[in-house]
Amino acid sequence: MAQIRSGFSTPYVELDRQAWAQLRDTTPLPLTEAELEGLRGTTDPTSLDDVRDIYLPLSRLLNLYVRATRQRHGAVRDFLGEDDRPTPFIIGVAGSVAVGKSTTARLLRSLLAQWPDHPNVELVSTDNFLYPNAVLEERGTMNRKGFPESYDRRALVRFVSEMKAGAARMEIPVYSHLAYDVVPGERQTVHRPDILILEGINVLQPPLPGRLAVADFFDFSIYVDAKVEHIRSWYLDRFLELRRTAFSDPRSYFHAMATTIGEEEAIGFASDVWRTINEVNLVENILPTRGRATLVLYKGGDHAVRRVRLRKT
Ligand SMILES: Nc1ncnc2c1ncn2[C@@H]1O[C@H](COP(=O)(O)OP(=O)(O)O)[C@@H](O)[C@H]1O
Ligand SMILES: CC(C)(COP(=O)(O)O)[C@@H](O)C(=O)NCCC(=O)O
Repeated sequence: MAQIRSGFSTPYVELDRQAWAQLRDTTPLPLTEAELEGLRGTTDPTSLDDVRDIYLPLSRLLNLYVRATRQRHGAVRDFLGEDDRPTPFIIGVAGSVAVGKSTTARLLRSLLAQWPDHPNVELVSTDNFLYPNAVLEERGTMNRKGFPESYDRRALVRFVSEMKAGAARMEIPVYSHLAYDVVPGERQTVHRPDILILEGINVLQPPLPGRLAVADFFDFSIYVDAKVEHIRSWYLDRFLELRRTAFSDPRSYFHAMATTIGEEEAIGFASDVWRTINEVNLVENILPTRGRATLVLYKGGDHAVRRVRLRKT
């Protein structure tokens, strides 16, 4: 089977894994198993087969997009009589908590940096723009972390628009999953890359009336999708794995989960966090943005991508 057909005209094409994999053409596989191991998130089983079948065609498509976008920018500069000024190609990576966005984003970073025409690829997560816990607590919204209003959207849009305008370097805050909070006083410097990947659950949110949203500056966007019940089980598996690893660090916000709290109670806690925060956010805010993505990766219960939907025009 190749293209999955529907009965009416559509600007989208949906391909099964096999048909998509063929679009890799001659793109080489520049990753070893050991390098892939360093890019995979906790409990994410993405394999070299997945890299070959899914991410190499995507890397090839993105390379074509970058070249075409540069040509278009050149045309506008010629029209304005302006000098050449580099501006990053911006890719958004959206999807639920625990769906595997960060693995997708890190893999793309590594593969895209192999192309000689765009070797500098920066990756930024929107969690750096979450309000600190103290602010969320003061507003009574600690249980809304990850919802659109929990981010400093003005600062996020300013960052992306200045990068798009060609800013040579920008400083942004730093979020720590270990501390479960923004790190006071710490800053990350982002130098102007050839490609900027912005990864976060809400990057495809439409703008508030009269405002801009980060997605207004994207040249390409990817939504990582899977059934809610699969993502829930990935979230719980990861929580239990983190309980065995990261949470045993005394600096971890969830340290008690690895010490005084038993496994059954920890599972109950994680299930509640999923049901009352992450699933609500997925259904109310994240899933409704899927239709806005240039490309959707549909994962099966084993994390492997089964189908790809691409917006053609
Ligand atoms: N409480 C936590 N402690 C340590 N690391 C975490 C915690 N929660 C999430 N992470 C890590 O943060 C990264 C981003 O997670 P998340 O936002 O859920 O997105 P995704 O699973 O789609 O990449 C993942 O690599 C995950 O392993
Ligand atoms: C930090 C997150 C909101 C993800 O943010 P993102 O990187 O997508 O901007 C998420 O990992 C999170 O902590 N959610 C809150 C509920 C929970 O503890 O899972």
